[in-house]
Amino acid sequence: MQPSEGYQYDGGPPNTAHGHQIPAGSRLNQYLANNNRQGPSFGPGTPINVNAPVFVPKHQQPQPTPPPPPPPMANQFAQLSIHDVPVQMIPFGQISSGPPSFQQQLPHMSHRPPQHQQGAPPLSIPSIHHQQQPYDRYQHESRGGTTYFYHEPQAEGPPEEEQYNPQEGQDGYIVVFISSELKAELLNRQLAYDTKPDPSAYPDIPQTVEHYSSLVPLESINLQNQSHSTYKGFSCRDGNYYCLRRIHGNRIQHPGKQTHLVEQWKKLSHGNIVPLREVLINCRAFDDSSLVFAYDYYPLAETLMVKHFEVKPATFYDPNNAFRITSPMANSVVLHGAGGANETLIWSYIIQIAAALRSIHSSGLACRTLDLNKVITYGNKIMLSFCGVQDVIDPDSTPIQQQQNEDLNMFGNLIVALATGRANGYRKDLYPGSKKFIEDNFSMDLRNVIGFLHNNGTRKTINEIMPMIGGRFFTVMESMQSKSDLMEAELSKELENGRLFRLIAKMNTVLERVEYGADEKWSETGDRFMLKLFRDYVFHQVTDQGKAWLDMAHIVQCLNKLDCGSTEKIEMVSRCGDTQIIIDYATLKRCLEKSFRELVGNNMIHR
Ligand SMILES: Nc1ncnc2c1ncn2[C@@H]1O[C@H](COP(=O)(O)OP(=O)(O)OP(=O)(O)O)[C@@H](O)[C@H]1O
Repeated sequence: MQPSEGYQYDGGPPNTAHGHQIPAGSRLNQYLANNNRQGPSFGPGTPINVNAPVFVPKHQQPQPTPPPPPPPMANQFAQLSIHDVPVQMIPFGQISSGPPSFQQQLPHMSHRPPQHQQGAPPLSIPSIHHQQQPYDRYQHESRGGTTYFYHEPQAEGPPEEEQYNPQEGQDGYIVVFISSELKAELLNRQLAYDTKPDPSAYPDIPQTVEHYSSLVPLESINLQNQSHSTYKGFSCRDGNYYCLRRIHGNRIQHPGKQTHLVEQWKKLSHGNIVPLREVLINCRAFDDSSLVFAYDYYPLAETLMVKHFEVKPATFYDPNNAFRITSPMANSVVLHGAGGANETLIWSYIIQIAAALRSIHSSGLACRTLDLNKVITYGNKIMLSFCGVQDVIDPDSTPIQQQQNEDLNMFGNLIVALATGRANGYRKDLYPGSKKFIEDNFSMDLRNVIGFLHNNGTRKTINEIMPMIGGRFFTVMESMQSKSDLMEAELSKELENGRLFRLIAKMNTVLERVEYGADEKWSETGDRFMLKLFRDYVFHQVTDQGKAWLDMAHIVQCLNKLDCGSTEKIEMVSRCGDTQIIIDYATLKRCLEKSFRELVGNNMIHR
C-alpha cells in the first residue's frame, strides 16, 4: 500500500474472494511506488466512503440467479439514476458484447449525491429526486478500509409507467437544457443570421456595398418601383450583421448641412431605439447615388404593422425561393377584433415608446417618423427603427419643440391604430368612429393619453404622460425583470453545458493519443492511467448483465465533481478487473490539469 497524491491503491479486503493485488511488476505499481508526493492517504484502518457502485470482476462474483430480462435500453437510460444501480457493476474489459450506442440525449437530470458524501462542494447542477426512498434501498459495509454499497433486491422493478417523457417536466425533475420555446426562437434567429442571398434571384442586388456583403432583402422587393429598400448585410470589418436601409437615388448635395445630426443619432443609446452605426452617402454600389443607413440587425424583428395588421406572420420572406422563417413568438399576441392589440399590450407599447421618445427628445432630437412600419418588435420588446433617416433626407428647420410635438401627435395616431385595429383609424374622416370605439372598449386612462397626445393647443412634453401611465409602469417593469431573470437562468444552463463540454474536450485531448502511443509514460501510467480509468467510470459503466448502464445524471454529476475538485472519493476498476483504485476528484482534477498542461507545453494550440 503506497501513499500517493490523494489516491491510493486499495487491494480490498485481504484473503477474500473480492481481494486484488497489484502485480509486483505492473506499471501501476511502478507509478505508485515512484509517486512519493504527500497527500491525503487512507489505509486499511481508515474507513472510506466511496460514492460509487462497486465494481466487482465478474469471475469473482457469486453467480446470481438469472435476472428477469431488462427493459428496453431507452427506458433503462431514462429511468436509471445512481439510485437504481444494479447490484454489481462489471468492469468494462470483461464484457464480451460491445456497449450499445449512446443515442439518447436527456434533457432531464435524475441524480442526487448520496447522503454519506462529505466535504464535497455544492454542485452547480442541483439534485432532482426529492424522495429519500431510493437511498434507503442501499446497504453498506466496510471492509479493509473500503465501504461497499450494495443494492437490496427489490420485490418489483420500477413500474412501466415511470418512463421518461421529455415533454412533461414531471415533478421532481429539473430541466437542464434550454426551454424548447426559447431554443426554437434562438435557432430561428440563427437561421435568419445564416440566410445567404441567391444572386441569380436578385441580379440587381450588388455583391458588396463598401464593407458590407451577402446582402439579403428583408422584405419582398421590387427595385424599380421603390423609393427605399431594406437588407441584411454582413460587415467584413467587424464580422457583424447589420440592417441596411437604402434610400434610392438620393444624392447628398450638401453633406455637412444634411448629415450634421448623424453623429448625435449615432451617440444615442437606448434599449428601445435601434442604434444607428453608419451612414454611407452617395453610394454607387446600386448603380445610382444611394443613401445607406446601417443599423444593428435584429433577426426576425417585425414591424407593428406586420405583427398586428397583416395576415402574413413571416418576418423574413424571399418570394423567389419561398424561403420563410416565422418567429414562434410572433403569433402569441391576443388580437383585438380584426387586428390591433389589447389594452395591456398597448400600455406596454406606450411605456416603451414613451421611454424611447424621452431619450430622443432629451438629446435635442426628434423622431420625425413614428408609425406602425417604423416600430419593430423583437422578443417582448419594441424598438423605434430607422431613426435619423428623415433628418438626412429632409432636414427641417422648424423649431425642435414643434418637431417633438409632432412626434407626440404621431404617437397618438399609433395608439389609435392599435386600439381600433385599423391602421388608418386616426384619419380625420375615420376619427369620430375610432373615438367612439375607444370610449366603449378602453379605459379612461388610455383615452386621456390619446387626448393629451393629440392636443395641439398646448406645449407638451413626453414626460407628462407619466402620471397617466401610473402603476402600469411597474407591471411592465416587473414583466421585463422576470423575462430578464428567465434569460439569465437559461444562459446559466448553457454556461453549464459549455463548462462541461470544455472538461470533456480536455479529457479526450489528453487520453490515448496515437502520437504518444509508443510512449508508455504518457498513455498507460500515472495521471493518464487514472484519467483513463475515470473515463470508464464516468462513461462506460455496465450492468452485471453486460449491458451499458446509461445515466446522464451520473455523467453530469461526475464531471461536475471533477470540475470543482470535490474531495469525495470514488473507486475505479481497470478494464481487466485486476486493479482497483480509490481516488478523490480533487486528485483527478490535478491529473487532468497537469496532463493538459504537459500536452499544451509540447504542442502548438490551434484555435
Ligand atoms: N434593425 C432591424 N433589424 C432587423 N430587421 C429590421 C430592422 N429594422 C427593420 N427591420 C425589418 O425590415 C423590414 C422593413 O420593411 P420595409 O422596407 O417595407 O419598410 P417599412 O418601413 O416596413 O415599409 P414602408 O415601405 O411602408 O416604409 C421589416 O420587415 C422590418 O421588420
